[in-house]
Amino acid sequence: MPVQPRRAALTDSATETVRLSGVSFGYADGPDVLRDVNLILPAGSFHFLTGPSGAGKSTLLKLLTLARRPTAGALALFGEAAGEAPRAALPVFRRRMGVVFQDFRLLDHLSAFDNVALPLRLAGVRRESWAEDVEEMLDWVGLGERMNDRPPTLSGGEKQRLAIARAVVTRPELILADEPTGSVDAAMGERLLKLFQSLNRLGTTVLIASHDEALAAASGATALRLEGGRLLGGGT
Ligand SMILES: Nc1ncnc2c1ncn2[C@@H]1O[C@H](COP(=O)(O)OP(=O)(O)OP(=O)(O)O)[C@@H](O)[C@H]1O
Repeated sequence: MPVQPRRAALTDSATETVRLSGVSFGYADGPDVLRDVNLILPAGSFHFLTGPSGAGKSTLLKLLTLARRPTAGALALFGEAAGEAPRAALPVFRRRMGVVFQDFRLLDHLSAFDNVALPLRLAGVRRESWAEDVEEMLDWVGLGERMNDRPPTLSGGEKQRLAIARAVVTRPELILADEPTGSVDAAMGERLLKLFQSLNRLGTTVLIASHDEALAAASGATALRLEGGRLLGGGT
């Protein structure tokens, strides 16, 4: 397992990584797709977010990545108000999270290695201190032999694994993953779950949105369920 703690993931000021209080959200002039959601993710917790297609799982993750803002209610991240934070403050929150997007969002002109290295480069970390980590992370997701290849030459499942390696390589305090095993087979899904579990054991808060009820059950994580924009079970 290549993941070692880079720094303590928990701070005294943030025993709750996520707190949503009465959060609702609707796109443009449409109806609310999230309704009065109350949710606390304690620091170091591991949750699966399940629910039928269209229930609002991706939308909830978009609020947590600050890509969208609640239309009602309050959102706090790492113990700080985030829902109405000025645009200039958003990178500070985002640097503390690793996000696996449903559509991967890889950079096609960069190699697999450089895609994974990008968040470390952007954080200004010297290459000597991370080059080996990047290789180990690529090995862990089964892409050690593909590190010089670019995303357009990878299969859907390989792209997904690359997106996961990029999201976790900085050992963020919070991992948000949208269907991170949707394009891989069951054995790889279990391997990726182990990676998230290992990071969680080191203190990282993990939230995985997934249709895969079997994987959610096998994970031993707390299950949250969204239906029609309402959170059932596990919320507060
Ligand atoms: N950009 C958008 N503009 C308008 N409506 C949207 C937009 N994105 C999602 N929706 C709507 O919001 C609702 C929730 O969608 P969301 O993608 O959050 O569901 P989901 O639970 O993630 O679904 P899936 O499991 O299929 O990915 C759906 O009714 C969807 O049509």
